[in-house]
Amino acid sequence: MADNSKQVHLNNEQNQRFNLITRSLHEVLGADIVKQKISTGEQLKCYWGTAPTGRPHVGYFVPLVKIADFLRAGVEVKVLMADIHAFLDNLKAPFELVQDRVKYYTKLLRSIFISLDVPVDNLIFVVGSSYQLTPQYSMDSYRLAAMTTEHDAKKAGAEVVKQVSSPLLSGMLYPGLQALDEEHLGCDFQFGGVDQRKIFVMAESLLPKLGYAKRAHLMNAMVPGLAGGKMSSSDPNSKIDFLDSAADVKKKIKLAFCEEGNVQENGLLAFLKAVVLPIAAYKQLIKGASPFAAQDAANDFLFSVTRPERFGGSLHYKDYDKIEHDFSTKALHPGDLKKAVEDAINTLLDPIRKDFEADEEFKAVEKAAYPPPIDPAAAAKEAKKAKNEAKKNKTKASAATFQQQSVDSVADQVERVEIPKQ
Ligand SMILES: N[C@@H](Cc1ccc(O)cc1)C(=O)O
Repeated sequence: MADNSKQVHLNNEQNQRFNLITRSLHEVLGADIVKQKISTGEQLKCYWGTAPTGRPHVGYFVPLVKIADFLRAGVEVKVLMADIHAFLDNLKAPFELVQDRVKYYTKLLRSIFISLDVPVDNLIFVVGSSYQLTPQYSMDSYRLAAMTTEHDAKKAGAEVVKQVSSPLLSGMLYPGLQALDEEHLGCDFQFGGVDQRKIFVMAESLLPKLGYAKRAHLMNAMVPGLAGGKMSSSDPNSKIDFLDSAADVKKKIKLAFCEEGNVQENGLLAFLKAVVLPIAAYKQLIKGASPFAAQDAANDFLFSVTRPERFGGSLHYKDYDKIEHDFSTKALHPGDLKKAVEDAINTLLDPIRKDFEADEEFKAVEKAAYPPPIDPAAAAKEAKKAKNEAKKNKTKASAATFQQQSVDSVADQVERVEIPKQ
């Protein structure tokens, strides 16, 4: 994309920092803003926001691995828990429930960062409502409302805000308020998925109109679901939850579309490329070995597919391209790929599951954030059981009361219960 700002020259070391910050991204808008900050040696600051609505799935690994790069490059990273945004997005959840989800997201994200060996002490967690209710923020939101047309607001939110037949005003405020967050969180760039692009573009034109600096925007690609094609929130089998058991993972991987030789529509390959290999490279860098490669090969390779000798023996990989190549030439069979990805996902999830199991607060927070859905049939069964239980207890209690009385009178009671009415 054309950038009109003047060229900034960086020395070697500064260039390396810039490359680490921007590598493996889908798109960068306003690269010169980042370069400028690097060249002056000032502290570079960014933020990544998430609206705590549905349960996070393993696709969240993508932005989190990138955040590891930012931290290594010495960028200050804020993680925004956008609670008010979660509420504004068609009331995906009532505000009280969103508060429980903020707690769950915070616990979970910390646990994931720790599992990735990303130093959590260098991250700043911010809850949106902690600053979005101040007079200054409120006045800014009125100012932006006075300079944003309905058309532009709808367009900006089209890929992020849930699209409904009677759009609410709240959903139209959402993109502008996300733009405002850049100013109020004091960042140099905002990081997010490429699905945020329209909001980012709006922010670039809106902030200068409000008298604030235009920020840069760094975007990661979206990962498709395991089912292949677009990630579908309505299909739970296309998504793996961070707390899914090994059996759940097995089931979902088994169901994943993975056609021999087809590398175009393959959620497993996409996941390897966007999540497993970057994490493998990061771990190899800081720990000296990849957790996804066979033990005797982990220092040199990032990923292994274990196969018996009679099927050609194990395969070891240093990069994604070779995996894709082997799959396309059918040297790597879907069954073997599935097993290797299943193992990799379990390796990724194990420390998080353990953390969850060992932490009572984490469990309570999860339950409050995602109470089990009320199934009318199950609820009726439950109520009937409770009623019977109460009846039994009542009979027991009555029996206890009557125990001083004659055996006859107790027998009477039982008889009355047992004889059906004509
Ligand atoms: N729009 C982001 C959440 C978000 C909200 C506010 C922000 O300032 C930043 C990000 C999402 O889709 O999850």
